[in-house]
Amino acid sequence: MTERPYVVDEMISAKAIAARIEELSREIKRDFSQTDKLYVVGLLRGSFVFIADLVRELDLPVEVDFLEASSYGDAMESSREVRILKDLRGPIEGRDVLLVEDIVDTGHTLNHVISLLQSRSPKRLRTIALLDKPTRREVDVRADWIGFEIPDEFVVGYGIDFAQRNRNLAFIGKVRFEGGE
Ligand SMILES: O=P(O)(O)OC[C@H]1O[C@H](OP(=O)(O)OP(=O)(O)O)[C@H](O)[C@@H]1O
Ligand code: HPA
Ligand SMILES: [Mg+2]
Repeated sequence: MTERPYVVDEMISAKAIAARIEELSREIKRDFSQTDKLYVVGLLRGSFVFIADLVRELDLPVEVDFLEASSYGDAMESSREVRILKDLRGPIEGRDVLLVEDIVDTGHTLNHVISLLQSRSPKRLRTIALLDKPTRREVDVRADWIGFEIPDEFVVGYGIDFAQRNRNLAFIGKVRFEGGE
């Protein structure tokens, strides 16, 4: 594949992300204050940075597990086919579960994973997404907690990739092709 050159323009700073995670963590702690243990599920790969920062702000007993789903591959468009590449290690029946997602775009990934987890009868399933692009939605799904609503821009950084690159940026940026679209 020939790569078109692009630049990344900062959209949300590392500082703004950290401040928002502190706020969201306070709400989550309040909501799950009665839990004996919160089973925190990160959706790989995109959520690996977000979940790492989030769990360190959640001063609750937590267990961390991961599920890997993929629908974009190296493209900028969803294939609309969500593949589960790695399942959870443990059962979630009767447990308090928090699903952690990096971004909700068309909604296919979150919708698919919520159905999968609900079919396993958790006591309570809540979802958090750092970013939400509501104008792109193709299926009716919404996370219980959202960090930032963003416009229809392809974003990278803070765990999120374009063709597997830029996951290691500390901020969220938008992709801009040099010489225009
Ligand atoms: O709402 P949607 O249109 O389904 O898009 C959101 C999903 O797409 C990305 O995952 P991707 O398939 O790129 O896998 P990755 O997390 O490994 O990058 C992102 O991390 C979300 O999981
Ligand atoms: O804006 C995005 N960037 C990277 N991956 C994505 N997957 C869905 N939306 C996006
Ligand atoms: Mg991706």
